[in-house]
Amino acid sequence: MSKLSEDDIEKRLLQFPDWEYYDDAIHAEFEFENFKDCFSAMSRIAFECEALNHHPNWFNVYNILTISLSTHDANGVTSRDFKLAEAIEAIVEPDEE
Ligand SMILES: C[C@H](O)[C@H](O)[C@H]1CNC2=NC(N)=NC(=O)C2=N1
Repeated sequence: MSKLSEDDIEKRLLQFPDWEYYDDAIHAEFEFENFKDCFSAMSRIAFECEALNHHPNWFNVYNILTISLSTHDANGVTSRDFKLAEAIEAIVEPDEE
């Protein structure tokens, strides 16, 4: 899977307003009502990760979830990261397209 160019990443990010690109990865932060809702989303995301065989660097404090996605082999961002970001969005923002 080849690394996407910065231009390509920025173009794709127009569809992902929660996400930004820096340090060779795409990053987002989500806030939930409480820890239970946050951890529930993390559990659902974990199943998607297993299905896609692609896994986030993530960090949780109480109701905040911070996620970074990159593709290790490519040393940067590939379409696999956007596929997982799309699955994550469907879980955390189910009402948005
Ligand atoms: C062998 C296996 O395909 C790789 O280690 C997968 C697993 N999950 C992964 N997750 C992420 N975020 N990037 C990867 O490059 C990656 N590689």
